[in-house]
Amino acid sequence: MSLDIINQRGLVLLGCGKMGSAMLEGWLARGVAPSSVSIIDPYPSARLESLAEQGLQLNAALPDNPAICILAVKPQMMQDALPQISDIARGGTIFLSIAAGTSIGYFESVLGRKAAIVRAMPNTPAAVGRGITAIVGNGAAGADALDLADELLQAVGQTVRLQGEDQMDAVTAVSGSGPAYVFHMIEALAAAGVAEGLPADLAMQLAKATVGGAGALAEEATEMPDALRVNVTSKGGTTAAALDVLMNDATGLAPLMRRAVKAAADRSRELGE
Ligand SMILES: NC(=O)c1ccc[n+]([C@@H]2O[C@H](COP(=O)([O-])OP(=O)(O)OC[C@H]3O[C@@H](n4cnc5c(N)ncnc54)[C@H](OP(=O)(O)O)[C@@H]3O)[C@@H](O)[C@H]2O)c1
Ligand code: PRO
Repeated sequence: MSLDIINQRGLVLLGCGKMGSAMLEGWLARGVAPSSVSIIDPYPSARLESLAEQGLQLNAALPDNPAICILAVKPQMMQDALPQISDIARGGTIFLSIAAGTSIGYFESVLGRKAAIVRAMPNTPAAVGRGITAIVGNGAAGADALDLADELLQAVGQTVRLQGEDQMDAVTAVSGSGPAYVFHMIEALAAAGVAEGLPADLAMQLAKATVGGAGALAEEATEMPDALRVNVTSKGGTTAAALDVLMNDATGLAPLMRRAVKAAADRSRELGE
């Protein structure tokens, strides 16, 4: 399936902040015409103002029956924001939510059970085409609806389909929030380099390239990460000394990551209550 249907019927984006704009750039790069995009956002960015000069509809009347309507406001803002798209046809439009925690049941209660609703969890590497998005649909979202949502999200990276919505809290905690954990690891690695005597800019360059390079190797190599780790680790060498600290059963990274991911998943569940 191509994205032609978006250019024919239109795409509505409710909320165009960090995640909405990251995805928008991917769609425009994949051939979605600015004139087929309608955005509702109270304080549009300079980039959106400039796209409006190329035909993008900004806080203007919405198409009656757009191909897809993406719900990309904060979960806490959803209730106030949804009335702005209430005139959109329920039969023909796919509603795609990227909001953390907010359940398909909630959207069905507002939009009706006949509305095709797809719930997705993307992540910010979408801004450079390297995101990963998990999706799951409601009963009214048939194969065509899921395929269109999937294709749209593939414009900004990989996609995976979930077996059930109950996986979404864990997905949110791993890949939705995950980029922040990795950015913090870069910060921590650079700070540790400074503590060992490196200038801050050099330590940051080393940390960013190391995490970026290791991430690319982990994705491209045929070996699993545990084998790649062993490849770095000389017996009795420097890496082994560091891994003794990082792989400590009680105080190492694994129990810490377990606690962090649990906190995120618990918060996702709370947002859905
Ligand atoms: N950021 C991520 O890494 C990420 C990843 C996956 C999913 N998500 C989900 O994506 C959604 C958006 O997150 P975000 O990080 O992009 O947040 P964000 O940067 O705050 O974007 C939300 C946008 O919606 C606008 N907005 C607020 N009230 C509105 C209304 N009534 N009608 C229309 N637009 C309104 C906001 O404008 P103002 O800024 O002026 O209030 C902002 O531009 C959230 O539900 C989040 O759970 C985020
Ligand atoms: N950002 C959103 C949050 O922090 C959802 C996943 C990433 O709630």
